Amino acid sequence: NTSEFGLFGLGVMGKSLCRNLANNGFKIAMFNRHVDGVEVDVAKNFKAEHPELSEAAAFDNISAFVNALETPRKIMLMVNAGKTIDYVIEDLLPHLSVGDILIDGGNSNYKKTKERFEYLKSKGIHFIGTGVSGGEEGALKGPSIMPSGDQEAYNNVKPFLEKISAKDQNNLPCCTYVGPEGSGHFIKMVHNGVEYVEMQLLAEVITILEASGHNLDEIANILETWKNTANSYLLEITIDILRTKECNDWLVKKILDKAGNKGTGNWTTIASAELGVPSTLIASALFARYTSFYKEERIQLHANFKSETISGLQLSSTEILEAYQFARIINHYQGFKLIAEASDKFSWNLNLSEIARIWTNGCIIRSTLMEALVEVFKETTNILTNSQLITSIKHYKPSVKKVVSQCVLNDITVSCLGESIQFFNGITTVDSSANIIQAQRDYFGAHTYKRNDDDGVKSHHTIWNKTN
Ligand SMILES: O=C(O)[C@H](O)[C@@H](O)[C@H](O)[C@H](O)COP(=O)(O)O
Repeated sequence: NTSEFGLFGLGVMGKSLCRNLANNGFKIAMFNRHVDGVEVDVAKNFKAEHPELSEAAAFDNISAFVNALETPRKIMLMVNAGKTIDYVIEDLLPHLSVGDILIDGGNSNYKKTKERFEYLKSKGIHFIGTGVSGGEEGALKGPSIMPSGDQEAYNNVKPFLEKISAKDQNNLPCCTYVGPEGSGHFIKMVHNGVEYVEMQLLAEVITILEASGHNLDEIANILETWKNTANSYLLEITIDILRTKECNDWLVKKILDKAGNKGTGNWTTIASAELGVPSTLIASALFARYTSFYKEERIQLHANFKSETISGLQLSSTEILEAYQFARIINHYQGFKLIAEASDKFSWNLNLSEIARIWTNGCIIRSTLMEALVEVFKETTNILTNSQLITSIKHYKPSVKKVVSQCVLNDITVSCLGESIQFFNGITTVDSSANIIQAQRDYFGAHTYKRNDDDGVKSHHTIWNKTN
C-alpha cells in the first residue's frame, strides 16, 4: 500500500482534483464505482487519458482501493451531496481502521456534516467536511478549500489540501482550518449564497444597460472598463459569456431564462431564517431564480399587465457601476454577518479575515473587493463600520437610489439592486416601524412588548380599546 491519498468519485470535480494532486507529485489511488453498462472502468480509462496519472492507482473495487492506501488513510469523497455520502460511508467503514480520515468535498449541508462527524467519531474515524470552490477549472488548477472538523485530523491532510489549493497574493494557500464540525460546509454554503447575489447583480446590470439601448457587445466593452475598480471572476466570465457568438448571434440570447439551482442558496436562506439574520439579498437572488421558473405564467401575466408607456432610462454607465458596487458591499456585509452570527451561535470562533483571504483566489466569488475585506476584517466584524467602505457607500448611494427608482418607474425588475438600498435604509434607521408590529402582535395575540421609556427589560401588555 503505497498510495498516499485516496480520491473517491470521479465526477467533474473528482477528476480535476485527481489531476491536481498528481500534478503536485502525490501518489494517489482513484476509485469510481462500477455500474454495468453505465460506469465501467471509469478510473482505469481516466488514468489512461492523462499522462500525469501514470503513477496513480485506479480502482472500482472498494477493498482493493482502501488497501492501496498507507495508514492513517486519507480518503476524499467527491460524490453527490445527500444520501449518497451516507451510503458511501457505510460501504467504506468495514474496510477502514481507527484513525483513518474521510474528507467530504461535496456541497453537503452543514447539519448533516455535524451528524456524520459525530457518527464517525464514535467509530474512531475522523470526518472532515470541506467546502471546495472553483468549479472544474478551479479544482484542476487550484480551488479554494474550506476544511473543518478535528484540528489534529486536519493536520494530517493539510499538506495535500494546501498544496493543491489556489494561492493568495502572498503565495499562501487558499486553504485553512476553518473550525469545528460543519463550519467548513457552512461557510461554503454562504459562499454560494454570496455567489447567487453577485450573479444576479450582473444579470440586473446587463438588463439595465440593454434597456438603456446598448447591445451585448457594447455592454461587454462597458463591463471590461469596470475591471479597473470592480474586478471579479464573475465579472470576467460574464464578459466572456456576452462575447460568445453562435452563427454570428449572441449565444446567451438563445439560453432559456429559467435559472436552476442545486440547493445551497436555499440552505443559506433557511439558515438565515433559523439564525434570525436578515440575509435579504441572498433570499432575493434565490427567489429571483424561482420567479424565473414561472416562464409560462410570466408570459401570460405580461399580456395582462404590460400596457402603460414607460418614461425611459436616463442613466450613465458610471451610475450603474456605482449602484452595482453599492449592492456588492451590502451583499458581502450580509454574507459575513451570517457567518459571524453562526460562529457565535455554534461557538465556532471563525476568523472572518482568514475566510476572506482563502476566498481571494480559486473560488467563484474571488474579487478585488474580497482582497480589501481581508484587511477590513482584521479591525472589525462589521464592514459597514470601516471608514473606507463608509466613504464608498456614501459615494455610491445617490446612484443606487437613482438607478433603482428609474428601474421601478420603467417596470424593470432589479430585485437585488432594489433590495440593497431597501435593506441599507432599514439597517441605518434609528427609529424603525417595528413598534407598530409589536403593538399589533400585542393587540391580537397579547404577545407583549418592551418600552423605550423604561429599562427595556420588562414585558408590557395593553388591554387595547378594540373598536373593531
Ligand atoms: O463554488 C463553486 O465552485 C460553485 O458554487 C459550485 O459549488 C457549484 O457550481 C454550485 O453548486 C452551483 O450552485 P447552483 O447550482 O445552486 O447555482
